[in-house]
Amino acid sequence: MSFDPHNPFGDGTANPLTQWLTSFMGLSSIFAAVGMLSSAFLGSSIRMLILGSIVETGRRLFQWVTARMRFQYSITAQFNEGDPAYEWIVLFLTQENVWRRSQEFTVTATNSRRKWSVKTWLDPKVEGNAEYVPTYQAPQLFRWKGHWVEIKRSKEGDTRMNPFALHSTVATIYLTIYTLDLKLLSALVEDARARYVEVNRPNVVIHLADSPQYGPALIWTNVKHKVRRPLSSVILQDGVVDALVHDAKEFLATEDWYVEAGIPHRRGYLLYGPPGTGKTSTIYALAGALNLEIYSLSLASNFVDDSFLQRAASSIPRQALFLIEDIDCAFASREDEEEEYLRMLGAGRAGPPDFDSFPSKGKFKGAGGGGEAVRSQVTLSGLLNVIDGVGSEEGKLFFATTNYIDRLDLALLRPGRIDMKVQYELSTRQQAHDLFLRFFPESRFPDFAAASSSPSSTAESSVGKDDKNTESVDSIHASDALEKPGPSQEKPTLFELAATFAAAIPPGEFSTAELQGYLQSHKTSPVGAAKGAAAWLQDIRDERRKREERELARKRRLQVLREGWDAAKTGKGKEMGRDVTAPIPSRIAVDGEMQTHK
Ligand SMILES: Nc1ncnc2c1ncn2[C@@H]1O[C@H](COP(=O)(O)OP(=O)(O)OP(=O)(O)O)[C@@H](O)[C@H]1O
Repeated sequence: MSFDPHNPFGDGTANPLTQWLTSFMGLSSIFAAVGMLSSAFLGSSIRMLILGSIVETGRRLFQWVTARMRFQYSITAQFNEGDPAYEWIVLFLTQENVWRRSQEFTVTATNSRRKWSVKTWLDPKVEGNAEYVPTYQAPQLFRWKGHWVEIKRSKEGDTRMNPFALHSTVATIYLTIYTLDLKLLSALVEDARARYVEVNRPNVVIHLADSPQYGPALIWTNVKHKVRRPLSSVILQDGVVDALVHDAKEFLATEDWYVEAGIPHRRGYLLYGPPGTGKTSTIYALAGALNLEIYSLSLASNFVDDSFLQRAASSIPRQALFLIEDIDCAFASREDEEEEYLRMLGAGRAGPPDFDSFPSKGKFKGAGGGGEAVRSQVTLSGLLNVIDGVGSEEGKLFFATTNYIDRLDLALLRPGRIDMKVQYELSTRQQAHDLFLRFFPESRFPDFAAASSSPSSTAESSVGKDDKNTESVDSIHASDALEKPGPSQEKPTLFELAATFAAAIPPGEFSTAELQGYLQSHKTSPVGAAKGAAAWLQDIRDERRKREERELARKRRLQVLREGWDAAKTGKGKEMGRDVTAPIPSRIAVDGEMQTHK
């Protein structure tokens, strides 16, 4: 008989003790197994832990060593957006194709000439309509002249400079060269600058301060590239452009003389005259000829105040051209002051005026509706400080333009601030003639065979020179040129057509821009342009007469308003200081229309 230890009673049923023992022994074996397992797991965990610690320590050690190495064997430079050097380095990196492995892009359709977008289209001859600008956040490594260079770009909210402008951003490029030789950094920067100059050789670079940015590096962020315009394309009276170029060149070449004489190396030019006569065009062409970049701002912008102007001027690099357009905005005329105050009255935003105590400048800026005289927040002393300060850095040409020289304070016009004044006038016949020939060159219109004489000699012979009021066109009359063919040709020559056109344009009545606008509308037909000039002239005169009538009516209404308030001031008026005997306009609209209430 065998003894079954699990069934000592032999009845085939396990007693509770046995069951308990059995289950206890089962559990304990499970525990034992688990224990064995867990001790194995613990052991391997500890091993893993130790291994991990060693790896982590090694990693940190490696980082520490590389950081020390990097610190000791590398040079890092920072380039901030808004600084000219930032543009150089951007172009350099694009040419080096550093960002080719980028995987994140900002796609933009703005016509930025900043060529650091990546070519994503297959056909290299096809220019895409959008720019694919990598976000550039990941560091990129590349070789330059046998050295490793690392580049990283950040773009963060620039709360350092302006805690209130949450959306203001400034991009920074960090460039690290793995070398001990500091000269390599300057060599790289010079390389970048030389490439920038080369790429922009056909262009004039214009930096605009046209948004209310904060911080010195953020002012000139809008950069435009205009195709360089030859000086000869600006048609002025003889000698004007040459005199300007000569003066500016001499100034730039004589820095030593200025230093020795203790005179600030600066030169100020004022170009003044009616709109559309070529002031800005002259400056752009001049900057191109002298290889200078333009830094241009308008005092009319509502965010330009003394402090902005100061920061803008002081962040212009040396050897640059600083341009202030419409400088008269800082000098409001008394007429404008009165007019604007009257607008405020019309809108019910002011009490009775005291015309005798008008402030000297733009106190009422922005108070009226749209269309009020543009007035600057810049003060005269702020402006003079900046112009004087321009001389504290070498080689700056300062240019200002205005349509109203009489509004400018004499303090601004004194030599030392404005050294050369150039007057622009409405087009002479000679200018009209030359403009015509520029629009219709022989190369584009070979059918109109040219006369053998040179353009200038022909122009001079057919149109009286310099005497804009007595110019005669004896040699050719409009109908002559158009109806009688030339001696040996079927068609009139371009010079004959130019003379016909010039003969139809009364001197001193149209700006060159107006003539250009007219010629553009006939750009494929020199005969049409010459023929249609007289009719166009009549249309423009009619239009101007109507405009003058509207302006006169507007001035009359303002005069009535003023007289009403004057009467109220001297005690004739009744309640609320208003002279109720005269109708007082409640609102004067921009176009001169007004509603009155009685
Ligand atoms: N003398 C000129 N020669 C050639 N083009 C001219 C001349 N004057 C004006 N233009 C043309 O007219 C347009 C406006 O010219 P520009 O801006 O230089 O005039 P402006 O005198 O500066 O005017 P504003 O006083 O309104 O600023 C340009 O397209 C320019 O090419």
